[in-house]
Amino acid sequence: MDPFQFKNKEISKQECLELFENDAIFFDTLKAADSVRGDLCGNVVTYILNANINFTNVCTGSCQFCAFKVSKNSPSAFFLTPDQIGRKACDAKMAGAMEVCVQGGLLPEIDTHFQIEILKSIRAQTNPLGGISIHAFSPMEIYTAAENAGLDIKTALSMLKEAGLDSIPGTAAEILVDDVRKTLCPDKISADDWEKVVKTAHRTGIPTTCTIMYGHIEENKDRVEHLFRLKRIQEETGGFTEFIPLTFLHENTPLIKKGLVESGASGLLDLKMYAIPRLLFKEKLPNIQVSWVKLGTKFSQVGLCAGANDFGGTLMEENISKAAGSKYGSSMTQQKIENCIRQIGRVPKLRNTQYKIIEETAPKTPIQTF
Ligand SMILES: C[S@@+](CC[C@H](N)C(=O)[O-])C[C@H]1O[C@@H](n2cnc3c(N)ncnc32)[C@H](O)[C@@H]1O
Ligand SMILES: Nc1c(NC[C@H](O)[C@H](O)[C@H](O)CO)[nH]c(=O)[nH]c1=O
Ligand SMILES: N[C@@H](Cc1ccc(O)cc1)C(=O)O
Ligand code: SF4
Repeated sequence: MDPFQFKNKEISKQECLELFENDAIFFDTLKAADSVRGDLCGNVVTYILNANINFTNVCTGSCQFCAFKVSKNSPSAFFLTPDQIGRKACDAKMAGAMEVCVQGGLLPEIDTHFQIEILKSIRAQTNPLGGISIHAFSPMEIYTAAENAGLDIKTALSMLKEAGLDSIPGTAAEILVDDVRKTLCPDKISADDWEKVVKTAHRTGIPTTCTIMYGHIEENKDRVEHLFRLKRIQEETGGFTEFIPLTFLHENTPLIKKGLVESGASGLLDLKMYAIPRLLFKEKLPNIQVSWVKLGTKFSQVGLCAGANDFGGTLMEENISKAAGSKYGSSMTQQKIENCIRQIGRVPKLRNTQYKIIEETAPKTPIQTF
């Protein structure tokens, strides 16, 4: 099979499976994907100045890949109030961030009304400084909070939008195959419910990102199912702004402790996860992000030559990958991101959450952890 044929041809599920399975065409697949990336994005690599805010690590969930969640009585448990979250967003804004990515655990007391308190506090505290884009609450968090409040998804999303929610992180997707979810994340919403939340968000005017968390118990056929579902959703709504493959970090997770896996993905699979979606999505979903916090800067540079075109964000703070064993730090300066992109002969461009390029006028100041 010649992967270059998919530069201007749709891929069938069977062909997609072969792209995953046939390592004899591995380098051709990367090359074909890089060529599609070049046609769509030129030599530009985008990035964003953003900050993660994880408002609690207490969670009633039981995801077997998660090393972040703790129980209520754990000595490392924390729970920020809406006021504290707003203050953190202010610190992020003052450190130069344009976006906050707000995610936390699942708890009965976190309902849509509490999420609205968070949004209002961020708005009230950052508006005097010029405001910040709020990228918050995974589809799982939206679903659970709506259920806790006794609201349907559409009403909950409309209320969140009204209170200032700009976009939604497309996490909690993991692998969108219920058979895998049954073992991987038994308490998580079904693949259809994840789809329902993101499609309702898109139809309410709230864009989302989309992700895959791979390299654990899933098989190639599950990866194919997942990617085709994302493609179909995008064809129906056009609401995904970007795709972020998240490589499973295995070290401190229940999956490893229970002996259900021995490691995470191979380096080959990591690169296929940029290349194959690039060939599959083409212009329908033109932004594919490397996750430097999960893969490190060197591997991220390679990912940018295998189909990806976005470096992600400064993050400023990161707890989820760190808990799982990431050794790549929690924050990256704007300078360092730009150097990393220039080092591979590409042109760094600052973007906002919706991928509008921001032309900078002010001199760059280094972003610090806040
Ligand atoms: C930790 S959750 C926070 C939001 C919310 N609790 C939820 O699960 O939707 C955000 C995402 O981080 C990713 N994640 C968690 N643990 C990970 C790990 N060990 N390796 C890679 N990604 C991980 C998963 O894709 C998960 O959906
Ligand atoms: N890839 C990871 C991200 N990426 C998110 C982006 O930084 C940004 O929020 C998005 O592009 C929307 O503009 N964030 C993480 O916390 N961890 C990652 O691994
Ligand atoms: N911030 C990412 C989602 C994300 C968050 C935390 C992670 O560990 C990984 C991914 C998004 O925009 O969709
Ligand atoms: S991934 Fe999210 S829902 Fe699952 S245990 Fe971790 S924090 Fe809880």
